[in-house]
Amino acid sequence: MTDAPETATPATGATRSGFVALIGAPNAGKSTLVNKLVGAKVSIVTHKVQTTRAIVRGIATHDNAQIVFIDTPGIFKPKRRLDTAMVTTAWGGAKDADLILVLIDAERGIKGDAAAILERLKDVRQPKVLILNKVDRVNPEKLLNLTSTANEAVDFESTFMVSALTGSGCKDLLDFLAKRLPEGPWYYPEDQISDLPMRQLAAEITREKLYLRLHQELPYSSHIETEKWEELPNGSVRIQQVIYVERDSQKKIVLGHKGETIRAIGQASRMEIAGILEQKVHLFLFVKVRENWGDDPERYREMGLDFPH
Ligand SMILES: Nc1nc2c(ncn2[C@@H]2O[C@H](COP(=O)(O)OP(=O)(O)OP(=O)(O)O)[C@@H](O)[C@H]2O)c(=O)[nH]1
Repeated sequence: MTDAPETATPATGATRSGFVALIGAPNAGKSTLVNKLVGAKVSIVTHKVQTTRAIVRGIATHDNAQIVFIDTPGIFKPKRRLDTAMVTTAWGGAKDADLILVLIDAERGIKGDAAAILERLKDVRQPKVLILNKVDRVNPEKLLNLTSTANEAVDFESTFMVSALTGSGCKDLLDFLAKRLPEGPWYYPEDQISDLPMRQLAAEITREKLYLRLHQELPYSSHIETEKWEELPNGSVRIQQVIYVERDSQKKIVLGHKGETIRAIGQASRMEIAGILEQKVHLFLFVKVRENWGDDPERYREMGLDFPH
């Protein structure tokens, strides 16, 4: 399934390393793929689009290579200021990479945002690899058609067909990347899987639970910050987070009847954070109204985005 170029096998002991960016339309499966390749949950995944706001790195060590994944926000046509910041960040992430993986949702095919991405990639000079994802949902004939359409549009050096969900094709992709990256020292210690600070990852996890729970009711007008992180003498950790919403009506939705909704969100988030930390977690969630946070430069900095003027 691959047509990997000939790469010199490194001498015994030589290490390889590099940055690999994932670019794709919202919901193409970028976060799912990074998590699968890294073997742990480093980037939050939901069925809703535009889940990934800032760049999250996952680090995989495979053979003698360290592969640093740059997971970007989905690329789409920006409508609001936050959209513009996310899309700019995504393309910025691609420019810093040694190699770009272009993810296409094979079930959706090449249209809309995916077609626009291929068009824009023509001007990007980094080597590009096509990844057709969600092959568990598509017949082989459609995959071949997509492969040829995409390769006519952009000069891809290889094509992989994977299912980020089942893991099918992922080992081939890792093998390829491990050989493809340049020789060089590793960037991170061997056991590190992400450079996302734990406070931020914990906020992302709560955001995921909020989205999963509230579906359409609270589109993208919420933002979560971890305000306090206190290691307690008994080995547990006390975490305080604030969910910022734009309107009082949204605050009521997040709280739910007698606080039921926020309790459920808190419980799901606490369990997941505790699983990652392997530590007992006390999670305290607060909801605050902060009008127009979407226009506040400070919020963008916290999310690792540049503020678009
Ligand atoms: N059937 C199937 N579903 C998948 C596969 N990969 C991802 N998904 C699903 O597709 C949805 C979107 O996945 P994400 O990983 O959040 O997509 P993303 O590209 O990171 O999305 P954004 O953060 O919005 O840019 C989730 O419901 C995943 O479970 C796959 O290989 N097969």
